[in-house]
This record gives sequence, C-alpha cells and structure tokens, in this order.
Amino acid sequence: MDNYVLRKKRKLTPPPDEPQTVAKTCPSFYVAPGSEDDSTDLKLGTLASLFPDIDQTALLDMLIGFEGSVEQVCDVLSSSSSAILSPRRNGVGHQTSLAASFKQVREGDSLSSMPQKKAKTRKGQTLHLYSPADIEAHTPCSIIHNFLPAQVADELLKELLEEAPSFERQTFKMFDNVVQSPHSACFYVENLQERERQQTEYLYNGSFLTDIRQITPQMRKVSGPVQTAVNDEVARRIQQHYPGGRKLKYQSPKDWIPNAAFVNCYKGGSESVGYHCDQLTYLGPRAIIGSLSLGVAREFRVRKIVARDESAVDGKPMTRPGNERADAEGQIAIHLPHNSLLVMHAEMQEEWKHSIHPAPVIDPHPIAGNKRINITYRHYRENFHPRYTPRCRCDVPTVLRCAQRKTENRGRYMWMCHAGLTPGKEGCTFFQWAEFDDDGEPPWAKATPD
Ligand SMILES: O=C(O)CCC(=O)C(=O)O
Ligand SMILES: [Fe+2]
Repeated sequence: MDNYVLRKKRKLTPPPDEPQTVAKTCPSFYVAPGSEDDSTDLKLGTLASLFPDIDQTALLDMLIGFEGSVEQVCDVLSSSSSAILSPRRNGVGHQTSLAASFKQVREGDSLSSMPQKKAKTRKGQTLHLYSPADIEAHTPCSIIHNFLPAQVADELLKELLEEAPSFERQTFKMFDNVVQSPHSACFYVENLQERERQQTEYLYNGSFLTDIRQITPQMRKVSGPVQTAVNDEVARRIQQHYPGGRKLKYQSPKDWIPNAAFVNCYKGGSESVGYHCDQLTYLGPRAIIGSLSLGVAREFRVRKIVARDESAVDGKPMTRPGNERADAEGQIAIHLPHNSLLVMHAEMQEEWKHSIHPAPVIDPHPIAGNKRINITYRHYRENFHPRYTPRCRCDVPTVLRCAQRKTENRGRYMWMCHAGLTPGKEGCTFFQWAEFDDDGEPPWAKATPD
C-alpha cells in the first residue's frame, strides 16, 4: 500500500516543537495531539475511510497489533480475507460493583504497592479503574457516580436521545483526505444571542459551525449542579493532590462556569473517538472539563503523553517513531456508567490524551438501547474570544496549543494558523509563542473584563 496516507503533501511549515500538525474541523475535540504519526484517531479515521466495510474495533486491534503502522495494516487488509478480523469479545457493560478491577496489570503489581511517580501500566497494557478513589489517585480525573437524582438523569437522557438522530459526524481534513469522525456530536450554548455569536465569531479550524443549538430545558436544569460539583472537585483536587495545596501555574483561580457544551452520541459499540486533547483556544490553558455520561456504559481511556527524549521502555530509549512512544506507558481505562460525572482536571489536556474506546460488546441500556450520550461542559472565557487572540497571515484567529513532546519546549503554549486544516483551505505558517500570567490570563486581559 502506498505510503501517501501518512506522509504525502505536507503544506504547513512545522512549528518549533511539533511538526506536522493536523487538527480537525470538529469543534471541541481534536487539537491534533502531537505529530500526525502519533494520532490513533487520525489513523483509525484513515483506515475507516479506506476500508469502510471493516469494523472499527477490528481496525483498531490491527493498528495496535502493528504498533501504529497504517501502512502495514493496509498491506495486510489488501492481501487477506476479513476472516482474521473478528473482534475480541471483551466489552464493558453495566457495573455491578464499583470496586477496582485490574485486567492485564503486570504480575505482582498492585496500585497500593506502586510508587506514585512510576507508570502503572506498560506498553500495550490497559489498567481498568472503576472506583472514584483509584481514578483520582492514578489519573488527572475524578468521578462522581450516581451524580443526578435517577429521574433527572433519565429525563435528560430521554431528551437528548430525541436530539441525537440529527447530530452529524464531524469531518476533518487529513492531508488531502477528508475523514469522518467515528461518532456524532452537536454544540450547545446558553441562549440565542450566544448562538448567533458562535455562528459568526468563533472559528473552528478556520470554519464557522452551522449547527449550534440552545441548551435544552433538562440541560439547563442540570448545569447548576454540574457547576457546583465541578468547582468543588477542583478545590478538593488542589487541596489533596497538588504540591503545597496550591493551584497549578496558568490555572485560573476563578470559578468554572459551564457556558458551552458538546453533546456526543455513540451508537453501538463501534462508535468511538480516538485519542486526542481538547482544544484550548477558547478555554485557555489548564482547562477544566465536566463530562456527564448517560446511557450505555463505555470505557474512557487516558494515556500520558511521553516526551520524545523521555521515552524509554525497560530502560532503553525508544528509537522507533509514532504510537510506540506514546504507548510506552500503556493506558488506563476509566469505566463510565450511566449518570456519572467525570471531571477532567487542570493537568489533563496538556499532559494526557483521552479517547472513547470501541467496545466489541455493550450492555444495552433500558432507556438508551445501544446508545451512549455524553455532555462535555466547558467554560468559554471572554478573554479568549477570537476578537482578542492573535490572527495569522490568512487573517484568521489562531488556535492555542501546548507543546507536549520536546522536553525543552514542553508546557509552552503557542498560537498557530489553522486555516490549512480545513477541507478546501490552504494555511499559512504563522506561529507565535503564547504568554500567560500565573492565572492563565493573556497579556490583553488587563484591558478587558473577564
Ligand atoms: O464521550 C466522552 O466521554 C468524551 C468526549 C470527548 O472527548 C470530547 O467531547 O472531547
Ligand atoms: Fe475530548
């Protein structure tokens, strides 16, 4: 199979840290999580568009089996029958117990015996976490089970199930290919005025969103409780997990206000979202996200981003490129049952990637059938409105990204052109380091209210 799928026709000049950036037009998710050869989502999307008849779980399995090489998967698929592609049957379902459960953990390891700083997982292995205590101890997330009164959760689920059939799969550009995301989603804001502002002022990879909706009555009902719970969880996280009980550098000390939300729908176990970091452009650095899960239980996987020069397996530096490096520490699966609120804390987007893993088997939900609905609540900050952020030479407001791979630049933020990442548009090479004060405010914030 031709190499072109991964390498052909790069048009953007790489920034100092992360060459070959690809982002999607999908609004909230998908700031390209590093270099293109490292994004499972992009690879899976490419394979799915090249082999539309093959189950995505099977494609993912093969991708993992071939250590991230799209080329090798293509070679095998082009020359073999689909008989080899039957998926593993190890799906998640409703949880009968929330006790920690670990599958495929190194022999002899237990969480309590593992030093905090050492990786708890290894390449190719998945550590499954269920209990709130384990999740907050070993990931940058915390979880509240049975978050809403049962009836409120069910009403919200029913309402969103009615909305979901009209959600669209997001399309994004990968080099010269347009690829579709493997699930559908829609963006919701508080009121019609904000909807108008979003449709005409906020760009997502160079384009305006067309389908933006006003939050539904049930969503409005729960956004207060979500706000309170997330702010409480953030305060607790700072106190119990951060050095000296102090917020992180660049983390905002202000209240988190959920004024925008992406609603995702995953129909059946094969719908998923690949590893990615959420876009920081309108949220600012050290963003917090509140994520409410409804319907079918699915696995939310998280993986720590490994800096290039830190990557080592069994003490030997990794010399091979791509996923192998990112996979060096394996991954953690957080099980998300119906009516659970997951908080992605301030260290998440810059240092970890997350995904919804395809599930070969799902337990149907009494209301949702084979669907999972997820609401990711976000705080769009006024100081990050595109009227203030730097514009590139295409005269388009730029995207905010965090350098993740090269040790010398790790943790630094940058503004970059994203017009070239939109299907049908060319980009420029604009790049500028982003500066923030300790509270994550940009230089222009002094002149503007938040
Ligand atoms: O469905 C989920 O739980 C995660 C969705 C997600 O990552 C996103 O909306 O950015
Ligand atoms: Fe995300």
